[in-house]
Amino acid sequence: MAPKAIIAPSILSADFANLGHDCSKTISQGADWLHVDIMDGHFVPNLTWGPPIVAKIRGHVEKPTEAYGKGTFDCHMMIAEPKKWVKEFKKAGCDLYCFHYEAAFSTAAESPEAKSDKKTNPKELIKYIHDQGMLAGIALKPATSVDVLWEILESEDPKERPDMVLIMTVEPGFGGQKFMASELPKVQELRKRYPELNIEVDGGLGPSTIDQAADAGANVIVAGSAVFGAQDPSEVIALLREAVEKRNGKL
Ligand SMILES: O=C(CO)[C@@H](O)[C@H](O)COP(=O)(O)O
Repeated sequence: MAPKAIIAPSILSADFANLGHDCSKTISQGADWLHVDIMDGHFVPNLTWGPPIVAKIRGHVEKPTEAYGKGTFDCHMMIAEPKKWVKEFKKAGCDLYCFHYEAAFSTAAESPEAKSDKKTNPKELIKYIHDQGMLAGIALKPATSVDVLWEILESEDPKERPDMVLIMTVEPGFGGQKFMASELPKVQELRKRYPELNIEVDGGLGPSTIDQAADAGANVIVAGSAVFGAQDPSEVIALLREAVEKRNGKL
């Protein structure tokens, strides 16, 4: 069965002075999840926020009552040391911890319990995230081949398999960039092999690009400027959802 459409506005385009209000508003306008962009100024050349702000936003958005449910905080960790922050973000109210494949092999200092092994294996990190009670996602930058994922998705231990794959359709770091259609073959290949996998796309998504992404097989749609910059965000959210549902044959 094709996975359901999930619309996750990126709060990078929200009004930072009214973050709590903007986050609860976008959920009431029809969004399923909130895409929370965490940037450390090192893995990407931009800085956003850490656990205290995520915890504050959580106070404005009800926790989902089931896995993948409405109000899920989909934390996109654009950080060099993803393992180090797992517990902190769980405490702050994160539901889905999506780290970058490229960072999982970082040799930077890790959390105390991981100090002995210099490199974090993505499969171990996924298991660690699951053990902390969150869903786990793995993200790929445009330069990374989708082929690195097969071994991870085929892991014998289900706890080592991701709940979602994020294919970046821009270079991570900033909102408002041009959609890279060149990334869609990765989505097509993933969808062909894994009909039920949650496949997220992020960057440059909006009314003019959604059909291509939905046709390729993406079902989790991140959109920042297209949603928060719209005159009627609920209309854009509905349009994004409709494109995915059409592809799923539900319309
Ligand atoms: O992760 C990122 C950028 O690194 C994204 O989540 C962007 O924030 C999406 O913004 P738009 O391209 O939709 O404006």
